[in-house]
Amino acid sequence: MVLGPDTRQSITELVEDPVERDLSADGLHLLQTLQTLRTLRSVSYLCLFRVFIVVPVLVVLIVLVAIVLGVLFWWKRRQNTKQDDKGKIDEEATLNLLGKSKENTKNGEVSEENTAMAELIKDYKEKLAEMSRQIEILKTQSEMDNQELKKKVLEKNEECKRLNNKLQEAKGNIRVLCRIKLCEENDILSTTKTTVSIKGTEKRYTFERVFDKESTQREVYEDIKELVRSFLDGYNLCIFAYGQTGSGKTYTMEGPPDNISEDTEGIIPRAMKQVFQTIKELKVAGWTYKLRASYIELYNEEIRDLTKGSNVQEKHEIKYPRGEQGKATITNIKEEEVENTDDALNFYKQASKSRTSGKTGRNERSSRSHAIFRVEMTGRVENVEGVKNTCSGTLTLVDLAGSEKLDDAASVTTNQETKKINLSLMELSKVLRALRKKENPIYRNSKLTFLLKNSLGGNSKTLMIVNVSPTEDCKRETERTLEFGKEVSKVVLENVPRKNK
Ligand SMILES: Nc1ncnc2c1ncn2[C@@H]1O[C@H](COP(=O)(O)OP(=O)(O)OP(=O)(O)O)[C@@H](O)[C@H]1O
Repeated sequence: MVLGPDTRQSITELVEDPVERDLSADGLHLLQTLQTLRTLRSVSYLCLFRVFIVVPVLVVLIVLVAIVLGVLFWWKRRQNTKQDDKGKIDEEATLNLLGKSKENTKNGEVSEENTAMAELIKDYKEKLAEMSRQIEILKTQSEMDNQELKKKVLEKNEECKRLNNKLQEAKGNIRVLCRIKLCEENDILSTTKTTVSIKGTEKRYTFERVFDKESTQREVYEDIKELVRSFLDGYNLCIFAYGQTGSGKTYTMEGPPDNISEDTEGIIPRAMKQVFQTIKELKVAGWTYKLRASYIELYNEEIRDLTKGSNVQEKHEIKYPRGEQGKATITNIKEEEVENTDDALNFYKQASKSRTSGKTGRNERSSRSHAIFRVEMTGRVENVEGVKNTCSGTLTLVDLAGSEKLDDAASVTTNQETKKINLSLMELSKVLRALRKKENPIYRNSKLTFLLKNSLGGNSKTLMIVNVSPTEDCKRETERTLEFGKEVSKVVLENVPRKNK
């Protein structure tokens, strides 16, 4: 009960005896004190509630909001940095392609050639996006509009082809990229987007693009997908992986030995997906393509058809229709028509099994053989006015043998077999050196160079990925591989690649 001052006064006035009055006044005073204490207690409960419950909850909420905002800010910055990096990589790659270093461009000014290349890339990408948009429209349009749209898509496609091929020609017909293997051990290499240096030495190697050890399969493929597109435009393409045993050639070309996923698959599955996706798109515009695949192995200077298993002993010869001109054919080779990505990859996987069934084990065997996966293409189209057009091309994807014994010691070894195995790589380097010096290379000295003749010179576009390992124990081979890559990247052919008719 709460007693007001008036109530207290009226109560004391009612008591007549002074002693009792004093006592009741004291009692009332005590009651008042009790009341004050009660009020204080509830106030302190309220304060405690605020200090121990409300304040911590508020603090936690503020911290959570700050974390969320921080994460959002970091993610946004990361996206921006990625875009900036991509821009920088493109710029650096462009400069490298043009044989220039950043330092050479005065005060950071971009030369006219660089601007032209950047515009070419931009133009091509815009046209490609426009073509894809029209294909999407075409897929949903009624028959009435089809002819008109089909014509537009065909025109855009021709424009894209022209621009893409101009772009690829500007990049050069022999391009070299470098990839560092993912390793946790001691790292002897330091890299930028376009250079590799060996730590503790002055040695620095420049390539069109360097993929550091953190690089993903997707990133590597992004850099070559436009080149793959020109295969359907009627060009011969050859992509090969070079490097010592265990440096990641098979990983780059095919993917890891087990559990290949969309993220880890290498160049071969990605190229097949891209080729058949593009075929599907161009079908809407009237193009039809026929593709035939083959898969062989060059082991000990002998050709083996991987589709026939490792026990079949058949003789295979490389033939050229007109002297040494035209498309190389191999006798007794099974070529299978492939109609979609699954067909092509099943064919590839099935044949790969023969490669891995060697009695010496996969690495030992694969390090001593070159695996060559070839896809031959013929395409035809009839435009709305009934005008026909055809094209043909070859896509050659090569996982080369390990390069670690490519030296003089190998040529004097008593092991005849090893000598033969290394011969092809030696000849490959000779051919590339001759091309660099603008001399006439001799292709016939090894089956590898003879078979790849059309992909190394003249009417072709070649991309080599030099694979290196960053560990101390591989230093010597890594250095040699980088030297080899440097030599090759200097190869400039006078012949501009021509489209096959
Ligand atoms: N970038 C990478 N990321 C993850 N694993 C890798 C990478 N590069 C190589 N590896 C792994 O390292 C091992 C050796 O690589 P790989 O078989 O590709 O070498 P190689 O150069 O083809 O050797 P060989 O000449 O003997 O065939 C494999 O287990 C492969 O999965």
